[in-house]
Amino acid sequence: MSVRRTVVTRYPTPATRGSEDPQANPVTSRETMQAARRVVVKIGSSSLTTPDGLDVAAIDRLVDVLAAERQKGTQVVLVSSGAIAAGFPHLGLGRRPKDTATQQASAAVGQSKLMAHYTTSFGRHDTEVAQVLLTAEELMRRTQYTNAHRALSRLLTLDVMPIVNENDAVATREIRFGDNDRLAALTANLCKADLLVLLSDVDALYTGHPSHPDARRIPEVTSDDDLAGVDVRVPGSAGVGTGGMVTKVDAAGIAATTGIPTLLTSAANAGAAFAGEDVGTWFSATGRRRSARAAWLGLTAEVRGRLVIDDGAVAGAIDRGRSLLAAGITGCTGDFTPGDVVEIVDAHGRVRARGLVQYSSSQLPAMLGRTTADLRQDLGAGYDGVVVHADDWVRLTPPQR
Ligand SMILES: Nc1ncnc2c1ncn2[C@@H]1O[C@H](COP(=O)(O)OP(=O)(O)O)[C@@H](O)[C@H]1O
Ligand SMILES: N[C@@H](CCC(=O)OP(=O)(O)O)C(=O)O
Repeated sequence: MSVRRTVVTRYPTPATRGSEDPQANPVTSRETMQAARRVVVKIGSSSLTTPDGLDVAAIDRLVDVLAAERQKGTQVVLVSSGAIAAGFPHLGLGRRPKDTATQQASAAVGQSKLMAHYTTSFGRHDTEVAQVLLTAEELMRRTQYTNAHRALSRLLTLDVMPIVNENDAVATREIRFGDNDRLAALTANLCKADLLVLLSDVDALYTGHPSHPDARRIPEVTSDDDLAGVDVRVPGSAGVGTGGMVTKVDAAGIAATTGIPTLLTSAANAGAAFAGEDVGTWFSATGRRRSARAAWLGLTAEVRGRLVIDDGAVAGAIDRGRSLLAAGITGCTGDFTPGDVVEIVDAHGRVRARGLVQYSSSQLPAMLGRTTADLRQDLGAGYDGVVVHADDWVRLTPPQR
């Protein structure tokens, strides 16, 4: 089976942050790479560890590359995996644990070893590091999302090197990133990065598993068509990463639709990539850049319910960026209160938007399909008919099932 992943891009790469129309200012991918002023770099477990624990030489090489970028004035946020892989050998375990409790214990041991070495290694470049541990659950809440955004921004202005990982010791099985690729894409949004760099043990995305003799490097992904027939199913052989290529392609898709290009390559190629050489796979940005609020709404917020809308509401509200009125809503499910995030679904079951609802799940059913004039009789003359205000929803492109 081949896969078509979620990267949807029809355009060349937008030049820099703030480019509204991706076609307005096309530049080559390598120029974008060098022009980026704020970069999120993610490195996977397989590139940081050996079966015995931390690979300190590999970490030092990465740190040297990132320090050189910082020296040029680029702000860098590192998303580093490796806590579990660095920890389990010290617990006398021969392989990566599968149960949650032992993973948590391994991560708790490994995370401190990881940070200890990053501190030493960046210290060679007189650079302060900061540990930022995030959970998916926290990023789903507006307040915590804003706090994380503020903390990362402040660290960057203080010239500190933030090193982000999932808070594996407390993350619950049900709600977690698991792999760090998605966390990296969300972090890129969180700190408004110009570029996401995913470093792995493989130098690029290939048409099939790299060990396959027919597999060819894919230098650039500019549209969904470039991913047709690409096989990403086989996991890495190191046995310590969790996501494999599937989560990297998905993460690049998240970044692309929120206006952030991604370069995927190996840790060994990191220096060459930053030097603008033609290495790895470049995923062009597609969608427009979003505010942190819109990114939160569209990507991470906890969804508490669903509103089903008719074709008229799709044309009148979603397509034209207007408020969603009760008259266009045909159904609702979930348990929500005013201010919660709901999905806005069309008659074909496609999620078209996410927004903040103004009524609770107990109030809304009685309002469905009713005109504003009709509802004013029940709710008073001040009632404006708005269920989701135009400023409070974000379109999902492409629509999701
Ligand atoms: N189409 C593909 N192109 C490149 N690598 C692939 C592909 N399909 C599967 N892989 C595997 O994905 C691995 C990278 O994923 P993973 O081990 O999770 O890395 P990391 O620990 O860096 O996140 C590669 O080592 C490779 O074996
Ligand atoms: N947060 C986890 C990351 C898990 C993991 O293996 O991620 P990755 O190597 O990026 O596929 C850790 O630090 O061990």
